Amino acid sequence: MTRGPHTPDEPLLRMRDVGHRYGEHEVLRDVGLDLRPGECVALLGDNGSGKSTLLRLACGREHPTSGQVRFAGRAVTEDDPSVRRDVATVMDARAFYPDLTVREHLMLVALAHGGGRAAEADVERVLVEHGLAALHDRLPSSLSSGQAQGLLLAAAFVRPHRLLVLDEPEQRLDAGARARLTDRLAAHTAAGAAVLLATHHRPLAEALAERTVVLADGRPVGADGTAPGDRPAPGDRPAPGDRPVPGVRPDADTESADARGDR
Ligand SMILES: Nc1ncnc2c1ncn2[C@@H]1O[C@H](COP(=O)(O)OP(=O)(O)OP(=O)(O)O)[C@@H](O)[C@H]1O
Repeated sequence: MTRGPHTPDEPLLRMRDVGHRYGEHEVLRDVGLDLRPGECVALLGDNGSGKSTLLRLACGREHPTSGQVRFAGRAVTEDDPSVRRDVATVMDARAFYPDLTVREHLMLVALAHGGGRAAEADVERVLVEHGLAALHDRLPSSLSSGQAQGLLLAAAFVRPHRLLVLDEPEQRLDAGARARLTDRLAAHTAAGAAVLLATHHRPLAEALAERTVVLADGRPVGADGTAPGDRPAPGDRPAPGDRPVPGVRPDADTESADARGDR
């Protein structure tokens, strides 16, 4: 197991020569990806091209059969505490407690991730930001699929994080909810969070991502530098952390992983 200090020179997330197989089926090959605080990288590609697998490797849900994944200066390993502490995810699982309301779900997540006394205010904020205020006392069984997706997204935003990993976050959202999500993600990267997302919605990638990586049969093809559109040049964007946003952990680049320990 490789562990080392997270130097400012090393990206928050670093994937090198990553490959993955399910049995004989090679689903990822030769993937390299760097992600720094305040950056957004979007994965595009056809069904089955390997996007979700790459996201699972990035957040330690699975481990590559070759190559290396590092987060905050240390190799991502089984149940890595830094990954669990600092990476918020919205992936495929849709599990809710049937007897907890929307607000109670968000309080549970905020408190479990150390939200403390700020938890209540944080929950009120994400309820509004994710269009859930009017649904705060509803049970999951009464939510539409888009509203349930909104709750999963709100739960990722309400907990402290340095990296957001989102698998097709736009799914089931209407145009208004997609616009709110785009705004929230832009605010989060401006506040210093990193975002890695897989999407079939190219406008979302173009609105947010510094870089897009296109996967085809598990290989990066045609990865480009900058997403098209009217996005400001990097020099014109606020430096990460210039705009504090509740929930975004300040970048801890200057604090070594060893110094932080496993808290
Ligand atoms: N647990 C698994 N066991 C075996 N094969 C798997 C497993 N998970 C994914 N695969 C296979 O790996 C390949 C990549 O799947 P993955 O879900 O990463 O693609 P994707 O790009 O996210 O697709 P989509 O756009 O449909 O979500 C597919 O061929 C899929 O069938």
